[in-house]
Amino acid sequence: MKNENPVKIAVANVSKSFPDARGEQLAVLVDINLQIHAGEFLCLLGPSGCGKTTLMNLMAGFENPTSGILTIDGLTVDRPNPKHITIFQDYGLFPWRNVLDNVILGLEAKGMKSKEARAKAEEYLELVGLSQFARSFPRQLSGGMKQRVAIARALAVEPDIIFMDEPFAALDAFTRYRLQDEVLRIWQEKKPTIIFVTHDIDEAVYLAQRVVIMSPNPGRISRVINIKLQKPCDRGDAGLTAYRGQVFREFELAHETNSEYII
Ligand SMILES: Nc1ncnc2c1ncn2[C@@H]1O[C@H](COP(=O)(O)OP(=O)(O)OP(=O)(O)O)[C@@H](O)[C@H]1O
Repeated sequence: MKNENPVKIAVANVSKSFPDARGEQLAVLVDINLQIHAGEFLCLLGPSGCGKTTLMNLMAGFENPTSGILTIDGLTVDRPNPKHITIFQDYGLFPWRNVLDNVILGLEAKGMKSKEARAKAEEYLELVGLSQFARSFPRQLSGGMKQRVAIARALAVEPDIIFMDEPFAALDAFTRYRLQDEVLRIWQEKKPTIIFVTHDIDEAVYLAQRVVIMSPNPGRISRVINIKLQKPCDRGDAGLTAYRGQVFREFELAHETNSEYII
């Protein structure tokens, strides 16, 4: 299925090297080409060290490529842009500010008047189901709740792109499932472009419309898989299981027996 939306992020012939411990250049990403459409939910999936975070950091403007070019809306990315938001695994909340004030912070930084910022922050806390905890402090919340505050804070500024770097990796499975559903629901409601880094195959196929599979040494894209399923779908959906098998096979983790996968 062809995506009719305009290209939002274009990565063209991008390579990235870092100096290693001996000062020699280590190729971390080689010849990456990728186009991401407006409103798309895309996962970067691969084993540790394959360069997922580096690729996301290049798109977000936290790093510059060694060669090649990245553009967003046709403009070269050379620094972070406040219109795009990054959500990290460690939540990034300010412990001395309560939940509401943490969400307000991003809005005030954008120059929004405090009354308006407060109303907007309340709206987004409601969206992630945390209205009752507006006056709580981060230390009083579970990991999942903290990540929901971080999501509310990110969404409240209504970014057109959200970069998420393994945002649920530190959470227990039940909380992770719930937040995956919440992110899908919010994505469908607000339609930002989402770039989601994960090394969890189930998470990637459940969330993404396209899964970009990366392999290491040096980091490159080994395959892009279109997930042609309604989102969200049942976690036991046969189509989802088939895609999961396809991705596992891509990583050569699956053992085929009578055309079924044992994982
Ligand atoms: N600033 C840096 N300086 C030197 N090397 C770096 C730097 N950033 C990343 N690297 C190296 O680049 C490689 C890819 O790292 P990156 O964090 O992008 O991988 P990843 O796929 O996101 O891994 P993980 O899933 O473990 O987070 C690693 O070998 C890492 O050591």
